[in-house]
Amino acid sequence: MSTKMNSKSAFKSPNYDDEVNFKELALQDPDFADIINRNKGRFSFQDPSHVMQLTKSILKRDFRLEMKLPDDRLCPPVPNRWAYVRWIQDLVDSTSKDFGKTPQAERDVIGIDVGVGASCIYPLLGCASRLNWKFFGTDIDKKSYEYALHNVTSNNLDYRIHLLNTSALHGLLPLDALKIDTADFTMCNPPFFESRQDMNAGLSEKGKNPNAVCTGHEVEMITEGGEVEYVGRMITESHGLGKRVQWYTSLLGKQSTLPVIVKRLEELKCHNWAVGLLLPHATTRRWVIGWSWDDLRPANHVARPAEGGPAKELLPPPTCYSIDTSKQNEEAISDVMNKTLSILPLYWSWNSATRSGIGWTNGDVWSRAARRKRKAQEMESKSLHETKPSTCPDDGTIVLAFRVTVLDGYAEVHSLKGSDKVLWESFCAMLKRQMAPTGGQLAGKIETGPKKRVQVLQRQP
Ligand SMILES: C[S@@+](CC[C@H](N)C(=O)[O-])C[C@H]1O[C@@H](n2cnc3c(N)ncnc32)[C@H](O)[C@@H]1O
Repeated sequence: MSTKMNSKSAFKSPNYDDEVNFKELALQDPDFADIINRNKGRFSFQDPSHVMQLTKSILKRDFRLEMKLPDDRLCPPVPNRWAYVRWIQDLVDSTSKDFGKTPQAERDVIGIDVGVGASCIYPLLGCASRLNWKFFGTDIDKKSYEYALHNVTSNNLDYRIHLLNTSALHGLLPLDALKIDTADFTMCNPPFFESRQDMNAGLSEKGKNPNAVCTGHEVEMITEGGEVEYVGRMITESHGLGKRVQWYTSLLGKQSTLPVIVKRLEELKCHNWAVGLLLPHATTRRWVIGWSWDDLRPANHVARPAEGGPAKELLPPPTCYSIDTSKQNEEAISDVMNKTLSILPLYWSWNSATRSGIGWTNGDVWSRAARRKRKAQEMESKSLHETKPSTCPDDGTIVLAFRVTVLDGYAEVHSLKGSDKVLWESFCAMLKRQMAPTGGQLAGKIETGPKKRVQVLQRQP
């Protein structure tokens, strides 16, 4: 079977929560079996040729990708790189401009990978898993750039991945040099360390776990000021580019970098950011951060790690609230929800089959003050409710967009757009009063666990 990309074949997302089963992989891939057999049936994480074959065999089996790598550049571990791509997919999927109307697999998405490396791993994984994704990639290192070009061509992806052998003069986000106006996201695995000494300390710390062998060259591992400065520069450049890119993201090698980056974003008044923890059960923990100068809000589980997350003050406000409706039946709740939102002068579209709806508004239209004002104006005919545009206007007039879903025992309210925290909380509180009319106050409480990655509105005694 050819391992080249076949545009028609269905892609099944691999799950690397459990460790890779070497026996199974050896049965599936003769090259992997060969390398293990030559070492008395044992795999060695300390042997670069074993680690390289592992990467190649997983890429071939799970993504139908081929890869050629030099001995003196990073050999990317697939589970970690795939976890970052999956996080980006969730980030981009949950913040589409049409609120998910176009099926994600059909959406045209453009990504930029800063520092593709010899492997070009992120663009390859992105294109292998999403047929309508395209990538631009840069690298400052000529050798990595040339290997990356080879890997793109050998997988027949030249028409979807464009590479630039960049220079420091171009900055880290060279949209103009790449000749692109806009992109959906940028991603980056930056050089983590600021000096050789810092790198040796970092690698000897990492050497305590079995995934230790590192074939990275200094250009891949070291940068002036380390990743803090590198990502800091990216934030400064992104501030200038603004909404030309919807999401700017980066992997972080050190947890200590996260507070510095979040502080920098807050200083620049960035209200929309997301923090992810890749492979939370892996021995080497890696963080990802994404920020946007736009106000499309990501799903809660993408923006706030469900388990093992950092201190709460480093996380963005929750984008999902759950209202306990366990005392009432689903049909009655759906009815109240739909009626409540239908009579307000906001855009509202309800799907009774899925018991969910989408709405948006250009301001507070539910508070007592808003109702009084409206009455005085005798329900102006130009209200959004009456015009009912079918797509959310992108002219800055919409200050809150939301999705509501009625489920078994609870209703979920998702913020889809908007940066006004007070307005969002007031909207959730209004819904809560309607769904659970016996009263009570808003008291946010984060609950973890699969179904509870949401902020719960609890009634105060
Ligand atoms: C840690 S490696 C990541 C490689 C690959 N993306 C991966 O995850 O395996 C960092 C890469 O960034 C590249 N790089 C360093 N400075 C850069 C710059 N200013 N612009 C573009 N690439 C740069 C390095 O040459 C290196 O290939």
